[in-house]
Amino acid sequence: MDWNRQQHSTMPSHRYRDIFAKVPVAPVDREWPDRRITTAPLWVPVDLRDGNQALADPMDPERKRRFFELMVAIGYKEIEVGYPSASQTDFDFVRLLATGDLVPADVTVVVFTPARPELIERTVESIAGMRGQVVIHMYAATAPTWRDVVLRRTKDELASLIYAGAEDILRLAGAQENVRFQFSPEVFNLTEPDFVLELSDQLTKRWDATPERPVILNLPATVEAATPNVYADQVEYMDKNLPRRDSVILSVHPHNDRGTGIACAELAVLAGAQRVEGCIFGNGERTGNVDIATLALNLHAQGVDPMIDFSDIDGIRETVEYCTRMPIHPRHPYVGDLVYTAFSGTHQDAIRKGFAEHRRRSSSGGDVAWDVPYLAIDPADLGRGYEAVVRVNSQSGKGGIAHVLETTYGVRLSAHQEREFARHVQRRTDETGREASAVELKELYEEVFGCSN
Ligand SMILES: CC(=O)SCCNC(=O)CCNC(=O)[C@H](O)C(C)(C)COP(=O)(O)OP(=O)(O)OC[C@H]1O[C@@H](n2cnc3c(N)ncnc32)[C@H](O)[C@@H]1OP(=O)(O)O
Ligand SMILES: CC(C)C(=O)C(=O)O
Repeated sequence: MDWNRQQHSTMPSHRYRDIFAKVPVAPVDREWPDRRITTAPLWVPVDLRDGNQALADPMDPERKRRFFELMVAIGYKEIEVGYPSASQTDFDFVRLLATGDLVPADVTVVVFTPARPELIERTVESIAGMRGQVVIHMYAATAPTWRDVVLRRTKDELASLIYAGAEDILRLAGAQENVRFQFSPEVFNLTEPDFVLELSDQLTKRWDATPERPVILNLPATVEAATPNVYADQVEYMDKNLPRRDSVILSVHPHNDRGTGIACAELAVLAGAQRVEGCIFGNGERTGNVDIATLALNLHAQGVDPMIDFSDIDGIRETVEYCTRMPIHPRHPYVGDLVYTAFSGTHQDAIRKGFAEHRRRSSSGGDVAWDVPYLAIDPADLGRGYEAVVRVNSQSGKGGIAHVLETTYGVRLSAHQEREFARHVQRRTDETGREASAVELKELYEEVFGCSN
């Protein structure tokens, strides 16, 4: 039988080419597939710059400050604070950080600039008087389409523009011992790898990179363009071939156009990235920057210290939603309203039994390993309660219904009652087509069994 009779769809897919037709992907004797992540990379939130530039209403000074204070409070040690030459608001915010006492001594601030002399000058002006560590982050698009169409420069002309920018930065800020330098070849993932190596070689030479004063080379997947294994190969190629490798901090900056930003970042870390830029909960241009809260909590869920304190995830979420004026999706990993909730009967049954087993193992004291079915982590780690773990509708079963009555009201049903009551709940939720709240379950219980506990 010809089960797949459709020969082609009507989608105009022939207009697109895969990454291998666009840019050489250098062969690498890849080691990343066999590695494991055992420590957190340096997380660098770019919410106040890349996240901010993607908002319809950019953050006002009060929102920027609140977001910055949140990031400091939960443990970020390097924070991109803005694009000071973009707007007076951005400039003033950096001045506030430079002149006030909002930046703890162990926190580095990053300021972002294109390779344009007047904008570099304004950027350096913004950091005057900054006492702590500062990174001046210069970027220029290096991928062929951007070179040809946007910047209209040959490779050599573009390289000259970048070196001129690097020299401007060095001249204006190089003498300040607290200042380090960063370069991003924008759309790294679509740039010829050897061009990136050449730029990095020249920049680390000009900026006099040393292990004590390393240069950050940041490799953006500005627009995701391939499966994450390709990005990992591209990063590993850089890791293995960069000149002055011990004087370079290899950083990545994935976006999420294909929905694989998280995978790109994780594989990039396996491939040698030491630093990851992204936004908390994944705000950012188009489909967003990579979500560095999910990345950190993925490590937590594997037993690796994420180095960021998410123990009040709903407080963090409230601030992020306030500052970005954007809601978080109910299915968003770790933080969404529904991500620790089961409506379906067999999942509820498994969770109920898993909780009972967890209680049994915990009764002898101490921390026991978390192994509750369907719950990747203990919601209590993030400050969540257990009330929402089981919710009841027509997809639910006796185990879940009994769990809600027991945990909310201390009502324990016999095995026979569980079966009988589930039939009533099923009928009711089928009739209404809605979820039954704990209160409604209790009322129905009293109706059915004619008693109140
Ligand atoms: C991938 C990223 O996230 S990159 C960051 C993007 N973020 C932003 O753009 C937010 C802030 N930007 C701004 O406020 C403005 O764009 C400014 C102030 C920086 C510049 O504004 P304008 O001077 O009006 O220029 P405009 O925004 O049109 O930029 C285009 C010009 O910059 C040039 N350019 C773009 N990127 C770079 C770069 N990295 N280095 C040097 N020049 C650049 C373009 O070639 C173009 O030059 P042309 O006019 O000679 O063709
Ligand atoms: C220039 C870099 C850091 C960037 O924001 C991007 O490429 O998305």
